[in-house]
Amino acid sequence: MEVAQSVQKFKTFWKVYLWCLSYLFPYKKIFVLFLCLSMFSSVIPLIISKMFQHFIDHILPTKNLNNFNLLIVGIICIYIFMLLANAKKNKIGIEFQEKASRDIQLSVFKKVRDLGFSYYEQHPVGKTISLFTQEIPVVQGMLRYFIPVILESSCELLLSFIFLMTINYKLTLLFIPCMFIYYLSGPYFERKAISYKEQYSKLVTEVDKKQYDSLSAVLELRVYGTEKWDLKNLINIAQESSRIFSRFFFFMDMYAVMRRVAIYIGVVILLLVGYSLVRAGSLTIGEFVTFILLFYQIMFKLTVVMTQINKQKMNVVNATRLYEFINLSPHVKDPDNPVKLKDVKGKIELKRISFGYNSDNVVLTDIDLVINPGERICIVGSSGCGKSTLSKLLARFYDPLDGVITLDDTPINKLSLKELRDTIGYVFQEPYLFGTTITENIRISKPDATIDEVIQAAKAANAHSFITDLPSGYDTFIGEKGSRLSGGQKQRISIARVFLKNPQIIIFDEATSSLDNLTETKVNNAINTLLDGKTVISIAHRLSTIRKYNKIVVMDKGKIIETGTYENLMAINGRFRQMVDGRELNNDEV
Ligand SMILES: Nc1ncnc2c1ncn2[C@@H]1O[C@H](COP(=O)(O)OP(=O)(O)OP(=O)(O)O)[C@@H](O)[C@H]1O
Repeated sequence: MEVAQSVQKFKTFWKVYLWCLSYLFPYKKIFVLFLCLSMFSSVIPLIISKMFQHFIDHILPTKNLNNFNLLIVGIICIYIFMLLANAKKNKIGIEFQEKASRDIQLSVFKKVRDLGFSYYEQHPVGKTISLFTQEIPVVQGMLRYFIPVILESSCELLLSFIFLMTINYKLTLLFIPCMFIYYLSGPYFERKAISYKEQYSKLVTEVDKKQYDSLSAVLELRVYGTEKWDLKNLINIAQESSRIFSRFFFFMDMYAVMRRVAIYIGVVILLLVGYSLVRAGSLTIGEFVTFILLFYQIMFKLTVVMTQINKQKMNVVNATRLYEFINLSPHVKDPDNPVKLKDVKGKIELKRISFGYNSDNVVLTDIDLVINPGERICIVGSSGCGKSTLSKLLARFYDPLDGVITLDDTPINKLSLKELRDTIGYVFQEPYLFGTTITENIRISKPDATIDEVIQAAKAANAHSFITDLPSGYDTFIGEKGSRLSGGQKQRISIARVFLKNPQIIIFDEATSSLDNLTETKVNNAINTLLDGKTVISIAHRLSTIRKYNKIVVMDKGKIIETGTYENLMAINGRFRQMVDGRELNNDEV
């Protein structure tokens, strides 16, 4: 069982690691150039140490000035070459590292958008934000620092070992016991550090999520006087996360200590063995000095590579989460060969639709409904009966479990999502407003709209007068999520958006619920006159102006139980009549 788990972990590691490397692939040419320059820079210290060896073994004993001068000129030229090569290497290194880390950020951002509505409804926002604050910087760090350092240092090590083997292979083999000492306890500390790092990452995500929730619910917490309780919860998670971080740091530190111990022991052994080889005449003094110089350098590089590899393993923990996120497939997908509709008329048909957010909780059952082009229908029913869910299926925020929805007799899953959503305008009960100006907020439905078009749309939504009363009119900044506006004002901005977009089908999901009766009547009149010829689907809690709809659909427990005009439904004396008679809704609102 443990072996199978280890194999699985190993496979996951490489899968994720190669995925990270794939971000360097578009820049492979400069990456190869970078590696070549790294190799070049790595050879130079070896040449220099060979010169030192020559200096000690041949120039010092003979005191030959010409040879000495030649050596100095040679060293200066080599250093100049090294400086130039390093400058070029650093320049191109930055180029591909920055481009690759920008690419990863963009691909995560694109994924967040592709996943769509169902993802946002099922996952806490704090968790998604944590991808940007935690996981992306780690993977960017891998691309910017770890991967180039490991590759560069590995090249350098390989060349150094070959070089040392040519001087004295016995002394070179001394590196093996030194590394053995390092690895004797290293893996233990490493495993511990990785496990604490995993726990720490999860806790940081929790803290992010909690902070987001606390900020979003600041009003509710104040109203219920539970701010202290909320703060205590946050502090508890934050304290636990810093405790885990200290543990992680301790084990990382122990790991570094073992590295130093291995180097110190190595130096002592090198002196003992090297001295006996010099005495036996199988090693010159110059070679011995070269060895000592390179020993520090190589041991340092070797342990750097190993530490970086271990850090990479820890980083792959974060990268795995990003990898899993990037590989999530959206529940609602674009068709491979979308059908293009000519002149959308706006006929919608639902045939035997069933749907549930999860398989054991069916929200809609056997829904059959035809909405003709230009028809205005109103969906009513008790809270939680599935009205909004039904409207979400029309714009393919979700796909039904069973049945077909057609637009102008074409199944909507055969249309591109863009075309479908260009055809349907949606006004939500709680619209999202951006923390920018009124104009920009209205314009999001048609970014190239002129200011005149924006004003016309605002007038139609009965928003113009309150907008012009604001200090900077249409240029007024409305605060985070439109916090400086009332619920009704926000709804009117949202309605203005849909007027501006002017789609063939419009869905109002309790879009006028925050308006007072007078404003609601005005907005509904605008809907009636401006949306002439458009298909309108309205979900209503209050039954004001309901008589104006061509068809009323009454829902109960996920089913359509009555359909007809206001007069028909009143005449059949069924559920709708009960609602109108005030047993469920206020009669005077009709
Ligand atoms: N994202 C979701 N995930 C899981 N269940 C959901 C989700 N959204 C709604 N539901 C459930 O589906 C059922 C129908 O919800 P829906 O919002 O469609 O009702 P509604 O008729 O529009 O209610 P209301 O009039 O109160 O807005 C409810 O039981 C609700 O809890």
